[in-house]
Amino acid sequence: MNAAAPLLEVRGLGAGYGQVSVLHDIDLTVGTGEAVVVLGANGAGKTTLLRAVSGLIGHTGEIRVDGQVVSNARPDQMLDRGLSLVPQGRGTLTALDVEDNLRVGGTALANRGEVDDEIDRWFGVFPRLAERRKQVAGTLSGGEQQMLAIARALMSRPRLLLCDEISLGLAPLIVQELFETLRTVSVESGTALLMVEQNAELALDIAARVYLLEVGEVASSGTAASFRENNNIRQAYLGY
Ligand SMILES: Nc1ncnc2c1ncn2[C@@H]1O[C@H](COP(=O)(O)OP(=O)(O)OP(=O)(O)O)[C@@H](O)[C@H]1O
Repeated sequence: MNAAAPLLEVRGLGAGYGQVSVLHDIDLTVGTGEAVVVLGANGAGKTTLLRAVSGLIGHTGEIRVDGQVVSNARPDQMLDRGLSLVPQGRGTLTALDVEDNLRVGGTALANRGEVDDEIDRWFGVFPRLAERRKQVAGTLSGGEQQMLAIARALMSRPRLLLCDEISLGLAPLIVQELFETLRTVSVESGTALLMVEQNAELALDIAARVYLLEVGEVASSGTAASFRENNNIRQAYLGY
């Protein structure tokens, strides 16, 4: 591990689907424990970026973790490096109960005792899940399923949690609760966040830095504060 290197460093990344090229020459970094958000219109390539970084699709260019090149690694290899994805659409195992979903998330942990401790930890953070530990995930509310997807991704004790539009389709109060929980988890356990979000207002509250994607390219990047002060960005993404 190179202590001076960022946790995640993406250089000149390109990705797409078959003949369709979606991302072009993306440069992006996430420091240890840092919260970074990627904003962009529908179809800008935000999900594709998280898929490429987490190893779900191939890419050109370079991805480094702790300074080491891990380009085109598999998802399990990225997980071993400490990167864990909360996919868009919640991504719970709908036929399994809450507890078993968490168990699956903890398969990389050393033994059952550790898994049980970790489950207790996340039940403490998400009491609503604890109350429903034997409920089948498919019958949870949308907000509860999103909590479960986040808790499941956190079971592997990631150093970087990649979150794909966790606010999608959820009531504002639930979204606020989820963001506050994520902020607390990130600060208390030093987990870095790379979040793709449509809800720019909440995302800018939690993030230190922002990347703006437009048609598959980084159109601008900077601190969350500088984005709030930029009139064009404020009007386009915050609506005022
Ligand atoms: N499996 C796929 N096969 C072909 N094209 C795809 C596939 N998935 C996404 N795309 C295309 O890639 C482009 C970027 O999609 P992506 O989902 O990354 O955008 P996004 O910024 O996350 O959008 P949204 O905010 O609407 O979720 C879109 O034009 C989309 O149609």
